[in-house]
This record gives sequence, structure tokens and C-alpha cells, in this order.
Amino acid sequence: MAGSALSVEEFLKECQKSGDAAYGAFRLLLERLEDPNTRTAARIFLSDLYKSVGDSDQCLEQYHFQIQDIYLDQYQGVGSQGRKKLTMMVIPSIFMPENWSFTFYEGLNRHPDSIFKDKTVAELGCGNGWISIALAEKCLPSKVYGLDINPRAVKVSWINLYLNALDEKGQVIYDAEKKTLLDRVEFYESDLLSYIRDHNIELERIVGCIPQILNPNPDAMSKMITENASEEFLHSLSNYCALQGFVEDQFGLGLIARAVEEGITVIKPMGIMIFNMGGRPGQAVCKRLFERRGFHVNKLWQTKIIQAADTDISALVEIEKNSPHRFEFFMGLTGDQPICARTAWAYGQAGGRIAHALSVYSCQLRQPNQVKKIFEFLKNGFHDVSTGSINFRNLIASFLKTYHHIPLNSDNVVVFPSRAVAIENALHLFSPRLAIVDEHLTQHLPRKWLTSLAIKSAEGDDPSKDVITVIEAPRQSDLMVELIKKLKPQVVITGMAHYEAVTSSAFAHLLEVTREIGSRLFLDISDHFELSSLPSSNGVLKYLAGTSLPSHAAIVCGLVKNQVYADLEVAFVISEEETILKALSKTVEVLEGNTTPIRQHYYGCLFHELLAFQLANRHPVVKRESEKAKSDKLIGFSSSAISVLDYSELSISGAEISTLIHMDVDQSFLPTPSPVKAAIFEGFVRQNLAESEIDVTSGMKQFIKSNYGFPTDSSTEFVYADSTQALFNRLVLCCINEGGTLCFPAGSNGNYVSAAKFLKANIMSIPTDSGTGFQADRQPT
Ligand SMILES: C[S@@+](CC[C@H](N)C(=O)[O-])C[C@H]1O[C@@H](n2cnc3c(N)ncnc32)[C@H](O)[C@@H]1O
Ligand code: MET
Repeated sequence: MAGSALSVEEFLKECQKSGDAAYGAFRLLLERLEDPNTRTAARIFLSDLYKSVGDSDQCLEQYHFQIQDIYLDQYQGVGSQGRKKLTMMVIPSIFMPENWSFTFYEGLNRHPDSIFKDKTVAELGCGNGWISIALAEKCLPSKVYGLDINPRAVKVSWINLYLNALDEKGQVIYDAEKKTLLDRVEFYESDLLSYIRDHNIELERIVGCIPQILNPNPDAMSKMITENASEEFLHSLSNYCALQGFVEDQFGLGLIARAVEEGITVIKPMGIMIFNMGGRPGQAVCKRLFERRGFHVNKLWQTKIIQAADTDISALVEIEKNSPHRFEFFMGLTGDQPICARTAWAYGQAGGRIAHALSVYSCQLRQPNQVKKIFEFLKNGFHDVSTGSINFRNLIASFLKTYHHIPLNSDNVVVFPSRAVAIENALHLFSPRLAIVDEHLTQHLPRKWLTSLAIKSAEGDDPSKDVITVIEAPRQSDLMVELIKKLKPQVVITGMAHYEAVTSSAFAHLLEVTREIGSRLFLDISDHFELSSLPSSNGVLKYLAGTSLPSHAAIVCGLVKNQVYADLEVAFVISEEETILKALSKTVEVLEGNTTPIRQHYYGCLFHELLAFQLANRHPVVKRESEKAKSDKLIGFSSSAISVLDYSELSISGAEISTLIHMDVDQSFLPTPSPVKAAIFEGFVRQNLAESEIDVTSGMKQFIKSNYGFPTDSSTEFVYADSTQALFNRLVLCCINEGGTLCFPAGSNGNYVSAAKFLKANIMSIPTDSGTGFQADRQPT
């Protein structure tokens, strides 16, 4: 009966039956609006209908629909173009425009109209479509896609579009650009941005006001969403969402989080997203949702509204039960003392009016191209940058080659968990009688080394004692050089002041002096090493582009500048001397196991991203000979260290053929958990993480205390490490320092014995045998 028209009376009679019947009647009317042959008559019919029922609430109760005028001039500036009012219908199974909508529109209007002019816009959760239509009318975008998951909302939106695109006589209304609303607006059924994605549409603006409370009945959300679903269920889609698998679910903001993430993939780099956000989770949580996904946030508008009566906040009370988080409500619109969801719920149940903040946030990607790319990358192919030090070393070498023209390859690079570990391992390896270390780099060294007074010991001293003595020196090359000349240290470890790193001369001088004296030099360039697409020039790297690194020198670099979490550091050492590289690699393997894959992932992604910007250097790598130092003067590896390393069963060994299969050194076979990926992404995009957000120690202490009842007062010392191997060696060091004893089974723990020997612990073995169940009750031998 699509073609035939009902009279107003017949139509109302149909509507009166039920909400579903009213929807059915409007659906048929929509078919007549869509057909150009019946469009004019159908539009005139709507005018007659409106005249007959008026805009009273009674109509809603009696006929299950309502038609109302929405006045726009209160939101727009004086002299604004366009119509002053729109006429809109609603039905009970969709969202009825109320405070949330009006606040949202108010916020949208805080931007000048020009941000939507000629733009492709999507509105998420368009409801009855009024905001999409109002934006099109006022701002003349090239297209607005109004999207909603509720099929009835989409049909009603189309009706409203015809209602406003044509005048009372059914004639098309043209705007200042001789276009009609029908040219500018379209409505589709879509779960967030699925329609946009499926149709490869690129958006410039995304705006949305979508649910921010979990459905109190989670099973409800698994129902099929069709236009024939119950009215109650369809209406509940306006207020509630389901869990979405994002961290923000814990605040009810999972749907917004998904909308933002979907938005990143379909929005143009300079695009703008504008969201209406209830302030109940707290402003910081709301802002962070955007910031951690790479956006700058700007609050366009903020107000306080009464909690919608049709929305049950008990899901928020439930969240408070299981977490320390407290939501923010107020007692009435004027209250300014926040109360939690539980108190608000109780107050509301007893008839009190509870209110909450409502803000409109506008946000834009910072570094849009990078964020979009890294985002995709983390989402889809985190494994593309495989971990394992070979890949990571390759990335480092390629970066040095591409950005600094230093012809090195992965064999010139050794990866360490941190700069401190690199320095400490180097000192262990050489066990110098005297080392001079830049005062900025000594804080993690064993205190024993820094307090030893064995500086003047005669050359003939028993070298097997291997007492390492470290003298601290200021970071200024003339003072450092003076100390080197006077004290003649065997190892020098230093950074460089900024002004000295600009040109190569200070570095060249240090190389010269240490070579003359016969000191091994480890130069720390962490402060000058930039992981950016336009790294500023640096004297040391410039030098290395032209001249090979002499064999007595190595470069240490902790990746510390792009780090967001303090424990995300990773470091590397570069040398052009094969024996040093091999020995250093062995120290990492013995003492640290592998260097955590997460750090390699994090920096690997950064390197990978930066390399993707640049064309690879096509020139073949020049083989260069490192200049040999006068080796007679130069300190060699400590004999005890090297015997341990040679004895250990390592994957980095001289012999290529080995029957040993190492499972843990170069590969991580486990997938990265998604919270870790999310945290890593946040690491890329946020630049203002507070100290408290990155410090995991208090969380760990709390966990240990609450789960294991372990005392965590100030006298308890915690020892942290990335892997069991590293933890073992930290514990050995504690024992060495404090005279403690650590018992561990010798046979089944890989290189633990070697590690303890390398650290010069006193080792005794307690013989056991299988007959007595390996009981350790005999005297040490
Ligand atoms: C509060 S209403 C806003 C309606 C309209 N913008 C207004 O202000 O009147 C929220 C809308 O989001 C829709 N919605 C809920 N979940 C959605 C999803 N996953 N995708 C698209 N729309 C959704 C609901 O159907 C509802 O129409
Ligand atoms: N009435 C809902 C609430 O109070 C909001 C609807 S618009 C997202 O959360």
C-alpha cells in the first residue's frame, strides 16, 4: 500500500494502536517521501498531520510519535545565515532530544561554522537526525553522514530530512549555494563507523554523542538489533553500551574509545573529532581517553545537567565496588562537592536530584601521519617488527646508515637493557685497576668500586684480585682530559656536554688522548641521540660518518630521550672491533638473559617508522678497517671474566656449529598482550605522562602485599629485574655486598653458575645425590 495515501485520521488511528504500529505507519510514509512521484503529497501530509496534533506530549502518549520545532537561533550568533527553526519528529523507540543533545549542539557551535564548510562529516549516533540536519543547514558541509545503530532512528532521520528539505507545500528549499538538504545529508544504519569503513569514505570531521554507561543488564546487549526488536530494547541503545574490550570499559567509556580508534583509521590527517562526554568518570579520565590515542584535546563547552531519568547508573556503582575509582556526581545543579556513584544512586533512589558535568571535547591528532601509521601498525601487525636482537640491531644500524651516513651493520651493535648495564658490564669485562667515569654515569655502579682506594696499587699487584676502582670526573672534556693525563686510567667512560658535542673536535681530542695513554674509551651519546625524522647534527656521529671508530673506543647510547616509561629504556654499544663486540654480547647473555622484547618492540617501532620515511641508502656498505690502537698499552679482558664467558654455553660463541638450541635469546614467541600494545601506543603519542603514572613500584608492592601478605614497609628492599637471569645476578650482587648466601641448584639453571663467577661471588658447591632426593645436608666442598 506504499502508493496509497491514508487520511490524517486513518493515519492517527493506526498510530494509536501501539508504538510499533506508529513506526509502521511512518515507514510507509517514508516510502512515499522517497518516491519522487509521491514526495510532494507526502510532505504536505506531514504538515497536515503536524497541524492536527500540535507538539504536545499528549500526542506522544496517545499516538506514539511527536512532532516538535527545535529553535536554532539560541545557539547561533547574530546575523547567522539559515533557518531559525527545524521541525523534527520522534518516536519512543529512539532517543528524544534532551539536555545531552542541546549541550552537544551548543558545543559544536563553539567552533566557527567554517570548520564544517565544504567538509565531509559523520555524526555517530544521530538519533532522530536533528543535529546532522542542523549542521548541514547552518554550516554548508559537502556531506553529512548521520549514522545510528538503531534502524528505526535511521528511518526517522530520513523522514526528518524530507520534512525539512521541503517546505509545507512540498517544494524543495534551496540554500545559499543553491543546494538542498537532500544533497547534503544522508542517513545510514551503522555500528559506529562501519558504514564509512565499508564504503571507503574519508572523513574530515567526526562528531558524536553516544552512550557512556554499561547496560545494567549485560545480556540485553547481545540481542540482535533489528527494526522489529522491542521498543524498550531499541530505546536502551541510546543510553547504554556493552563492554568493548578497551581499558576505558572500566569507566563506561569503551564505546567512545572504540569510536575514536575507528575514527583514527578513517579520518584525514588534519581531521577534527568532537565528542559529547558526560563528566561522571572525571575530567582527567575523559581527556586521557583522547590523549593516549594521540590527540590534542580542547574543551569547547562545559555545563552541568541533571542525570537523565531514563538512565540507570547502577553499572557505575558496580564499577566502584570493584575498583578504587570514584565517579563524580553532584547533589543538584548547584552542588559543587562531588559525590560518588553509590551515594548518587542512593540519593536518587530517595528522590534527590543528581547532576553531573557534561563537556564537549574537540580533538585533533598530533603528528597525524605518524600516529595514524603507528596506530595501524600496532593494531594489525605488531609482529611485523619482530623482536630479537638481530632485527633490532639491524634497525639501529640502518638508522645510523640512513640518517647519519655511518656505514655500520648489525654486527657492530650490541644491545643492552640499559645504559647502566652496558657500563657495568664493560667494567666487569675489563676489570680495570682504575677507571674514570663521568659523574653522571656512576649512580648505578657498585659502591665498592666507587669507594675503593686501591688507586695507587703497584703494577706488580696480583691481577687476579681484580679490584675495580672508579674515579668520578666532571663532564667537561678539558677537565676530563686533564684527569686522564694525570691518572692514566685503563678505562674511561664519559658523556659530553652539549656545547662540546656540536662539532667533532672534542670527540677527536678525547680519542687522541685516550689512544696515547692506552685507555679504553666508552663515549656515551645518549643525550645527543635523537630519534626523530630530523635529528639534529651531532659531532660524534658526524665524525663516524667519515672515519672509523678506533679499536680502543666504543660508543654507548641509552635510548632515553623518546622513552615514556622509565623502565622502557634500552641501550646499545657500537664498536668496530669484533672481539670487543663478541665479548660484550656474551656478558649480556650471561648476566641478563635476553633484553626484554617489549623495549625492543617500542624502539623497534620507532626506528621502523623513521626508516619508512626515508629511502634506503643504496650505496653498498663500505668495509672499513678500524684503526688499531697501540695494543701493548691497552688493557685486555680480565682473564677471569673471559674464562667464564668462554666456558659458558652461549648462543653468541665463536663456533658457528653448535648442538645447543637457544630458545630465549633472540626471539619472543609469545604475542604481545593488548594492554601492553595500548600502553606502548600511548607511549608514542602522549608527551605529558606524570611520574606517578609511569612508576610501577607502588603497584607491585601493593599487589605483593594484598596477594601474599608480604610486608612492604620502608625497610623492605625490593629488587627488580626484567628476566630471571637478570634477577639472579642482582641477587648475587646483593649477597656480595651484604655478605649473604644464595642457594640455587647448579645443574638445571643454565648459566647461573657462570654468572655468579663472572660477578666474582664466592662459590661453593654442596654435593647432593638422587638417592637422598638431592637433599642439601652435607658440607660444602
Ligand atoms: C544520546 S543519543 C544521541 C542522539 C542525537 N545525536 C541527539 O543528540 O539527539 C545516542 C545515539 O547513539 C546511538 N548508538 C548507540 N550505540 C551506537 C553504535 N554502536 N553505533 C552507532 N550509534 C549508536 C543510539 O542509537 C542513539 O541514537
Ligand atoms: N542518558 C544517557 C546518560 O545519562 C546519555 C545519553 S546520550 C549518550 O548517560
